[in-house]
Amino acid sequence: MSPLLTITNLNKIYHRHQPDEVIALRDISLKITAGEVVALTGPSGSGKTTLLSLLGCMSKPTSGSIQLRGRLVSKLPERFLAQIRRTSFGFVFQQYNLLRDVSVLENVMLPLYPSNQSFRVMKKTAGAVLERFELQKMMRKKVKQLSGGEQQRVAIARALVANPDIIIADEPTAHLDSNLSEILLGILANLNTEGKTIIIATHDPAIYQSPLIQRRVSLRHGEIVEDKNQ
Ligand SMILES: Nc1ncnc2c1ncn2[C@@H]1O[C@H](COP(=O)(O)OP(=O)(O)OP(=O)(O)O)[C@@H](O)[C@H]1O
Repeated sequence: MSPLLTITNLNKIYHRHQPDEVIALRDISLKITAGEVVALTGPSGSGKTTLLSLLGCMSKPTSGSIQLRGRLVSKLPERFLAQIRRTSFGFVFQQYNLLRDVSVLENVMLPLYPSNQSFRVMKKTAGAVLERFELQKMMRKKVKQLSGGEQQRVAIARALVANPDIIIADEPTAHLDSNLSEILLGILANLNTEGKTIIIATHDPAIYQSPLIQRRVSLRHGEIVEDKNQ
């Protein structure tokens, strides 16, 4: 099967040629196939978030290439990248990145706005996703009124509302207790059964040792030190 995402000889340097230059990723090559569930692990500062942001077309490499479904995306201008992010990726961040003073429903509708659908259709789509995560009763509440676990579910609902093929999650269990982590793993497992590709950066053994994870890529100092199926 041809790879969904291919990165080749990727380097990422922050503050290049400045005294505080950081080489965050060194010569990374990786192929991810559609339907895979991959955990990116490694100590703090090893480059996990940087790699996720490159895989998710959120930033550009200093050198090297990124291909999505065979299309070279690493050199595309931002307006094309924004469209690719909207249509192909769902992002779940550690800090949720939700609008705290805005309702749950509006937060989840947000990724649909650029699609130019009518408000009624967007509301229906968002409502269906909220129902799936048992959040329909709180859809009028402001995000700041919810617990951490509820906010995490809203963040996942928002990541999925535009039906992306690829889910990118950065430390998704950082603020969850073990019970909620289990629920999250169940949600991710269901999504994978539907064919979604999932890439998760995590320190959490409950995630990277779970049967959901098919492959573990370990980073140290910006390099891949291990890449194994499990
Ligand atoms: N925007 C930035 N500007 C400068 N340096 C950065 C930036 N983002 C990350 N870095 C540096 O790049 C290196 C890799 O950081 P990254 O956040 O990718 O690691 P990580 O493995 O995700 O860490 P953590 O587990 O703590 O989130 C670190 O040395 C970090 O300080």
